[in-house]
Formats: sequence, C-alpha cells, structure tokens
Amino acid sequence: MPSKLCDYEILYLIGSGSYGKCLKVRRKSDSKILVWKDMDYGSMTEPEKQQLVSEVNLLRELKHKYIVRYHDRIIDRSKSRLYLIMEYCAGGDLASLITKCRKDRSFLDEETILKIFSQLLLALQACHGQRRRNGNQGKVLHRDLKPANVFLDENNDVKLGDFGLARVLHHDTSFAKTFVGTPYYMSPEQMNKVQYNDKSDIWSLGCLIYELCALVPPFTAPNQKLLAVKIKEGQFRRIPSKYSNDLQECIASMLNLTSTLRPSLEDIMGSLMLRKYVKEYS
Ligand SMILES: CN(C)CCCNS(=O)(=O)c1cccc(Nc2nc(OCC3CCCCC3)c3[nH]cnc3n2)c1
Repeated sequence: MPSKLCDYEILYLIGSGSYGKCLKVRRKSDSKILVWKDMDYGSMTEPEKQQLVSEVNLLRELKHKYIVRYHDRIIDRSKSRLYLIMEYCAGGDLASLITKCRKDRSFLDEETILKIFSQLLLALQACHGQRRRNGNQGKVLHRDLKPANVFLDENNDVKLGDFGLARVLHHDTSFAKTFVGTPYYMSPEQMNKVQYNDKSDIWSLGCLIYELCALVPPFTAPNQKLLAVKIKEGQFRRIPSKYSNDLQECIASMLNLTSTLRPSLEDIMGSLMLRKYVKEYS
C-alpha cells in the first residue's frame, strides 16, 4: 500500500540538492527514521517524466547492503512533486568527511580507505549487474559518482546513493546545467562527448579514492575549460607518501586516459591489495 505524506513526521532539513530538498523524517507507524527527497517534476516534458519513472523503477530494484535503500514514493500531482522515501544514513556523506579531515589536517588510514573502496566496488558491481528492463539494454551505470553521493551508515559502512536522479531531474543536457558545480570527476571520454560507459564509472571511482587519500581531487583548475585541459593531459600528483605504492598504482590504473585500458571492477576486486577486504565485506 503506497504511503502518504501524513504517514511521516518531519524532523528537520538535512540539505538541499540540485533537484530538491532532503528531510529527515520519522515513519509514524513504527518510528523508523528515514529521509524523504522531494523533487519538482512540473517543468518536465513527457519523455523526461518517462525517464524519471524508469530511474525510480530502477532504484526500487537495487536492493544491496551498500546501496541506499529505496522505500517508497509519493506523488502529489496537485503540486507536480515526487517524494522519494529512502534509507537514512546517519554517518553523513564522504564530502563532509573529506572536509572534516582537511580542517583537522588529518589523513584517513589506508585501512579505512580500503574498506570504503571495497564496499563501493561491491555496490557498483551490484549496479552493473542490474539490467535495465524497459528496452534500454545495458548496465545500470551510476554516472555521478562523487563524495556527495556516497554516504556512511551508523557503522561507517558505505551507502551509495542518488543514482541518475540528478541527471534525470536536471533534465537539461547542456554541460553547464547538467553538472551543477565543477565536474572534477568527469572522464576524458565524457569531456570528448564520447559515449559514457562502465569504464567511466571506474574513472570516477579512481578520482573518488584519490580524493579520500589526498583530500583534494586528482585534477583541479579554476574553471571548467582549464579543468578539461588538465583531465585530458592526465597528469596528477602521487597520493601522500603515507599510502602504499599498491594503492597509488591501483588508482593510477583507474585514471588511464584510455578507457579500455582501465581495469574492470572484477580486476580491481581480485587484486592482492583488495581481495581480503572484498571477501570480508561481501
Ligand atoms: C550539502 N552538504 C552540505 C551536505 C549537508 C548534509 N550533510 S550530509 O553529510 O549530507 C548528511 C548529514 C547527516 C545525515 C545524512 N543522511 C542522509 N543524507 C542524504 O542526502 C543528503 C542530501 C543529499 C543532497 C544534497 C543535500 C543533502 C540521504 N539520501 C538518502 N539517505 C540519506 N541520508 C547526510
């Protein structure tokens, strides 16, 4: 039985994203803490609404311990608003964790990074393994992997969130509008407007793990034009010396300018450095 907004008690606003607000709520029936994300679909064309429906249907099917769980959706047609009820992640997002580490001038332990790395690999493997049903064959790719889309739960386990929603809900395919903020993790093939593929998720994951180590992205620039130059050059500093050569080399392989030369999820999961973490967290 789909729920209604009055089934939830609003606790407070967690934050506002590119597509709407995220509120912490309590379900009245059992006091379970959840979040609702409200989004305005009023200015969408029919095809964009269809895309939104298919993205939400994909979310419903993605049930995995390291992926933010979708619980329900509420449509308020009078206000052209869609509310997604989702799992609450008490540990916040990785963007906040990186900001805190920078402020405290403290690097994360390699052990912590490898735990997050292995759990993200397992989450992405679950997505890539998920098949789209409505005719668009091909894997479910995240397409917007970044620290602000990766959350932690109360046990500091990873919860990968916000699949495709920002992309769909942005429904403006212009580069500037599609990417609110600076696209630090954009792959060379995306810069060259070549088809996004599963190895583009590997590039973004490499950028994310790099930033967990260095507390800054591998490629930075004062504007998107110069950022595109930096990304296409593909040069970046080694991660801080406290981290192993294995971790450096793994990240460097993921940031190969040629997407076909990047390792697959399975190649990375099977590496000597990660296989024991993948086994432990599977
Ligand atoms: C924008 N930043 C300053 C972040 C401010 C807020 N801090 S934070 O680090 O995300 C944070 C702090 C405490 C709890 C949670 N829990 C949480 N947050 C979600 O989304 C956050 C939302 C995403 C879009 C942009 C606005 C924020 C969830 N989505 C599904 N489950 C979720 N659980 C998050």
